[in-house]
Amino acid sequence: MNPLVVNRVMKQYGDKTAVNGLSFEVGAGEIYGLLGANGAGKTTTMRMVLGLIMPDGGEIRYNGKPYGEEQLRMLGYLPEERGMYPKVKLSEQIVYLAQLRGMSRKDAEANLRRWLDRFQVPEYYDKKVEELSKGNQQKIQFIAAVIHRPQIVILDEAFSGLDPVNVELLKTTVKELRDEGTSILFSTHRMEHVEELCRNITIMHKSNPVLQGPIREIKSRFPREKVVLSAEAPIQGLESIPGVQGVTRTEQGYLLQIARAETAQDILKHALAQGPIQKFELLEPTLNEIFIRTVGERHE
Ligand SMILES: Nc1ncnc2c1ncn2[C@@H]1O[C@H](COP(=O)(O)OP(=O)(O)OP(=O)(O)O)[C@@H](O)[C@H]1O
Repeated sequence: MNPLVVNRVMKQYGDKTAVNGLSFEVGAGEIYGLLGANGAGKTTTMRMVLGLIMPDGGEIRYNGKPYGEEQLRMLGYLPEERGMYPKVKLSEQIVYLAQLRGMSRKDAEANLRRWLDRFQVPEYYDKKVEELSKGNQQKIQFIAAVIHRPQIVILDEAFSGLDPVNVELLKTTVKELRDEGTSILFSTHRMEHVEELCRNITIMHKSNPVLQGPIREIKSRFPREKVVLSAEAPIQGLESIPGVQGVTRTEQGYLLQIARAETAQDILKHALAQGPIQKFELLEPTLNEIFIRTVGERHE
């Protein structure tokens, strides 16, 4: 049984449907991507999983049980809108939050010190939140989400506002939580992070789940329409190969847009007839392209 099971949940606000029959499961040691354009219903879904709002239909199960006090303790949340008290010492806030989720004061303090060491900012323990930069406040809020060792963690735009070094640091931390068996529900508009971190995803659009499954399998459903080609000498006449829709010169060689995968073989033959090839690859679509295509088509 998976730690988090969302089964056909619905949520209405008046006559507006925010989430319409969404189902997915997050396994132990899995990072699950919840994606969608603005207003698709992601935040509403996360709020239902957190027990902040109740679904109007369907159910959510935590280790097979419905939401209750025990489940509150199992959950950790990094909201997109950060909300810590600027004038209060961050250790006071975080230790308090950890206690609300069932941790003893002593354990919470020790855990917080460990996390601050881990993030190489032990001196923050006694600082007020307003004394930290925005990015560092974000790291602290991340600690607040995981300090009580929740089994299910919900991360909403976890890396926004962070510099590249801190993005790597938090990414590594998220992967470690996964490897320790945490179930992570991960929502973002940054598709490259999803490609790197998530095995399974749901793309929502206007309250409906429109694409679901393992990223590998989703990608295989979309045609490969790009060829990367490089050779020692310039290749003539690529534009005139039937099926080639566009040719772009890049630093490394050529990027060709094709309509059908078979055209790739014709490109290869054409190029080889002119000399040795250094690189030839039929690219699979990126998740970004899949997202734009899926959501974009439905917009129209
Ligand atoms: N409290 C509310 N009252 C009325 N409508 C709401 C409420 N919360 C959300 N909605 C509506 O429900 C729909 C889904 O909103 P939601 O915030 O879940 O989307 P989202 O996918 O998180 O979007 P974003 O990427 O912009 O954060 C939207 O049409 C939104 O206007």
